[in-house]
Amino acid sequence: MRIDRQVLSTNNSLKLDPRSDLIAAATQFYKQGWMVGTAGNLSARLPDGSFWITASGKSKGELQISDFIRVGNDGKILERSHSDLKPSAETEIHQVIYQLFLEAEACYHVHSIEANLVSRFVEGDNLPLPPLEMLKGLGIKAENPSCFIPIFANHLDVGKIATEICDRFYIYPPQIPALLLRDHGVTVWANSTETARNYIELVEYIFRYMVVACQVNIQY
Ligand SMILES: CSC[C@@H](O)[C@@H](O)C(=O)COP(=O)(O)O
Ligand SMILES: [Zn+2]
Repeated sequence: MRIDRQVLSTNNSLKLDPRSDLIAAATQFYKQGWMVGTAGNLSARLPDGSFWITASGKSKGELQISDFIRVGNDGKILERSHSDLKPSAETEIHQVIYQLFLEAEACYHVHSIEANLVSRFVEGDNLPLPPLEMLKGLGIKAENPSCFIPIFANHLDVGKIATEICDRFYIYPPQIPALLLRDHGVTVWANSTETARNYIELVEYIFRYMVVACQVNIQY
């Protein structure tokens, strides 16, 4: 019997290969203007702890199955379609997220204008979020919640960003599965590719609200 991987990938319990989910998410994010050009990177973890991640420098609006690299949890390349392909320049961030959050099965990073604007709303390293109903979708169940998204500096040395994420989250776990890189973009993680896609949409909605609230002078 021929097994159709594309069909299987629509069912979480039977999923063999998450790359088609990653391509679908990138296509959607590209259309929203959140993965313009080569911006952003997406990954999904496999049961053996390795993860498929977008190869560096690929146009995110037209990814192919061959545009992914399988990386071990130690960062070593395990599988790629061509020796010229390099893993995303931000692979170490995905790696540290998978090491810190054992339930994480997918990690998505996109660049939106709104994420960059709100990352400048505060000078400190925690950005207060408005108490929107949308926060429930990110796991915040309180009424009128006081919720923050952590902000990290955008170093040229991605390893330094990853170390700072590791050091800070080890002591202060974030309230929501998301972080902002100042003037760069947002990263979320979740227990499935579908949930990670929802989380990107929810955080981007919240950032959009914050930008518009600022324009119309609404306090929250
Ligand atoms: C448009 S350049 C953006 C890159 O510097 C980086 O931030 C990014 O998100 C994509 O890098 P990549 O190496 O393709 O995964
Ligand atoms: Zn980036």
